[in-house]
Amino acid sequence: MRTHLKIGSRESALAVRQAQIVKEALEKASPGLTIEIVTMKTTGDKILHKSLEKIGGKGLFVKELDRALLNGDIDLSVHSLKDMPMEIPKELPVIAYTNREDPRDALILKPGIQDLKEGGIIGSSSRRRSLQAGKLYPKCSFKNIRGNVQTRLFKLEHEEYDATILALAGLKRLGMETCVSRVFSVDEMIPSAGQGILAVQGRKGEKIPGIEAVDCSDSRFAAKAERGFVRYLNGGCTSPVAAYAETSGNEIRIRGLYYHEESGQFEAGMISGEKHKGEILAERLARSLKGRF
Ligand SMILES: NCc1[nH]cc(CCC(=O)O)c1CC(=O)O
Repeated sequence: MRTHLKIGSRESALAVRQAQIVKEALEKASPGLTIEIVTMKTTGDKILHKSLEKIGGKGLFVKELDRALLNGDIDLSVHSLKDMPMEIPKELPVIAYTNREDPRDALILKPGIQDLKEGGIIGSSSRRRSLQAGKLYPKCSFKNIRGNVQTRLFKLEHEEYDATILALAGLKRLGMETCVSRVFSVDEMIPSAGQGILAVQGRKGEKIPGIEAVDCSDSRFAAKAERGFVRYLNGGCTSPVAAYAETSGNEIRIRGLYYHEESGQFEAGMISGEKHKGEILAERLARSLKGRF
């Protein structure tokens, strides 16, 4: 059995913190194992002036790490599940889905501002967020904001934004949740598929000591259902779909949002049933929401 492993991570503070969470859990579960974190700049992190949709989508955040994993430079990689593309290479399976951090989105106001006023500008590059927040703040407008969590908070303070929306999970992991003014319920703002879950990717057939301690079966059920919903709607890169699944005992409850490109409208809905049938249920929900147009 290996006694030293390398975990690959993107360079952002959040990515490194997430890799540390997995490192600590593995080292705790497997005494004698030492883990080193290796950071890498991905194409998605380098190109900040263009929208993700224009430069090729989520794959740009994992490509370099996938290559490092394939050629043995690293042994594992840790990603936010929501940033992972729909197609994951067969040789590099997700071997663990972590216990989910708070999946909700949160509003952060510009320092010094107490309230979002009429005409306020909300920084968000996610159409999933701007569509749903548009219903909550119909008198506000939305302006793109890109970059990692710290960059966005810097831009919020220094550029022409009154507020921004970020995942609570990331802020909590960074110990920054005190900047939050409002947490949206999962009904007000259905999260992005996978939000709050970390995916640990490894090489096919390779055993990682202690990995069972990192894996959470309810996160796995949720991941399958949420990604099943997105896959059915083919919303992988550019379409503002949202999906959130909650398990309780043997049940799963799935919320989903379907965006109709032609009309610019969206429909949200919910379905529940046995958690082993999550993917089928998710597909049924997707089909029924699509059928409303
Ligand atoms: N796209 C960046 C990203 N990817 C995952 C998270 C949050 C952490 C998570 O979902 O586990 C964030 C930041 C954000 O959306 O605010």
